Amino acid sequence: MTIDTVILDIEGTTTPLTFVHDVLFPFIRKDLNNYLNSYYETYELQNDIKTLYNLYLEDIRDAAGETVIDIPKVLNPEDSSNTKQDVIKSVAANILYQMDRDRKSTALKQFQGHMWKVGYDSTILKGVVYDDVPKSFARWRDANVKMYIYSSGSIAAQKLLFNFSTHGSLIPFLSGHFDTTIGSKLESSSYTSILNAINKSPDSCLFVTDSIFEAKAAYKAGLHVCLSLRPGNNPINDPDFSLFKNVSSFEQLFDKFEFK
Ligand SMILES: CSCCC(=O)C(=O)COP(=O)(O)O
Ligand SMILES: [Mg+2]
Repeated sequence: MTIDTVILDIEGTTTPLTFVHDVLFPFIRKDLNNYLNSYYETYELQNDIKTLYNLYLEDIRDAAGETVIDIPKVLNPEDSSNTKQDVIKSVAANILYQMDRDRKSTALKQFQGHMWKVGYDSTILKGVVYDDVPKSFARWRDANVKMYIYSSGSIAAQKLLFNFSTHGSLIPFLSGHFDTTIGSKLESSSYTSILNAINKSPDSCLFVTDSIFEAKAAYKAGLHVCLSLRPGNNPINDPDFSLFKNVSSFEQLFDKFEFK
């Protein structure tokens, strides 16, 4: 069956790993304390802190019984005995702990997206996409192929990256965005939920990702899958590597798959 829908990962697929690890993540680390202090009273940050606090409670519940629980404690922002500075200190330590492990928790990703907004709004940040991305978006649009994003980055963060991209706003090309609120990218049920949300059958959809684990999950859900082997991506050493087609540029997708 021909493909009429593409679902794209961001990091390592539309966007270099270096942009995420050398620009976006350092932006958070550098300005974290300042941001937490400046925006502490906002509804958005209070909500992010509550979400991080709830994740911390889940983490310690899941870790119960293990000898070492080294996850930095997030103080309850709703407990009036915790001062603003104590809560901020605890939140900063927890965020850095998660970032050190490149954890893809929804709570962390939601927070990062809100903080990056400040960087994009002030034009310090510009979303980097590979040169072949806007060209391929235009080809797919002209062929009536729908494009969606599925990334661990929050939907807000995805929209910022594509709206303020180095190639101008790419948002008009995109029919929708999915993040981990629909489920982990490692679970095949998440891909089924996306297909249900966009009312598509798996055999008409192509998922492109740099992660062999995500590739396997999407494949299990019945989607066509292609591995993105961008220069600088982490090497894939997995016995199932040969199950999948691979590309180093989106332009190669047009030779390897049949779009409608
Ligand atoms: C706008 S996404 C920023 C990058 C990020 O935080 C991330 O986790 C990307 O993960 P992906 O699923 O796109 O590989
Ligand atoms: Mg990726």
